[in-house]
Amino acid sequence: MDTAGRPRDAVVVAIDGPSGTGKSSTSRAVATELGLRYLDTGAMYRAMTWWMLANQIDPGDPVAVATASGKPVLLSGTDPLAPTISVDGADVSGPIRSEEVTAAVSAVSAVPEVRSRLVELQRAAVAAAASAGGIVVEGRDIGTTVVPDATVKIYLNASPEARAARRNGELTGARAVGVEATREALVRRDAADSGRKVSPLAKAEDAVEIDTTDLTLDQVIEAVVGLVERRRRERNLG
Ligand SMILES: Nc1ncnc2c1ncn2[C@@H]1O[C@H](COP(=O)(O)OP(=O)(O)O)[C@@H](O)[C@H]1O
Ligand SMILES: Nc1ccn([C@@H]2O[C@H](COP(=O)(O)OP(=O)(O)O)[C@@H](O)[C@H]2O)c(=O)n1
Repeated sequence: MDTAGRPRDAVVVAIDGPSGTGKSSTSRAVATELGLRYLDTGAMYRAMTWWMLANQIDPGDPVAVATASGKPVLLSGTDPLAPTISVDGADVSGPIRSEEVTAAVSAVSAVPEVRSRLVELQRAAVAAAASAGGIVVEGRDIGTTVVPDATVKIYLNASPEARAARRNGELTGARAVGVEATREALVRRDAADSGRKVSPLAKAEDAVEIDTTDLTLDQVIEAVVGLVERRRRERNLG
């Protein structure tokens, strides 16, 4: 056991950064390659936001959001090949990606009661994965708040233009709003996530920053896997 009570060979990889830097793609691939579990904490904040909207709770009313935040039952499946998220037993993996949820999620995730509830669930998932070798956890505050003693901490970054181009490439049909509108929405969400009082988006002091603007996804995955393997070797020697 280590000082956090996890088996000594368990690995926790924390991957933080703003939208469109490659957190989800990188985290899933790294977890698959290294045989680890995978947790998308952004999906949990989105699921909480989806539930608020579905229950006519105004995301802009922090008191109403705080009061209701204990009600929905959230469950995250941590298989990197098929991650799942459900609320009150219903699969919400599609609806949590809607424009309505994306526009409201920063307000909901700034409410301290929402964060304390979800951080507790996230730490439970980390603890449960420890006996299965460990986990890759992605979000905004993993290295700073959720798992400050993570084995490896990564902060992914990229230019707003590259991030907007990537995100815009994913939108089709009526959802395709154009790169400029996508960039503006991303920058607005970054500002809200970085500016909130409770565990804002931030690079942990001991995180390794990777700028993915000019890297392929494979190069980013290789860099992260390399860092985890190096850390494992150092730990075995230490
Ligand atoms: N290094 C990269 N180069 C080009 N496209 C990338 C890169 N990393 C991720 N992508 C693409 O950008 C989009 C957003 O990636 P994603 O992993 O969802 O980012 P995040 O989780 O940080 O929002 C996806 O379509 C993904 O395939
Ligand atoms: N650990 C986390 C993860 C997400 N979030 C919030 O959840 C939102 C959605 O996260 P996400 O990872 O799904 O966002 P994308 O970058 O994938 O669009 C973020 O904009 C944050 O407001 C957070 O506050 N803390």
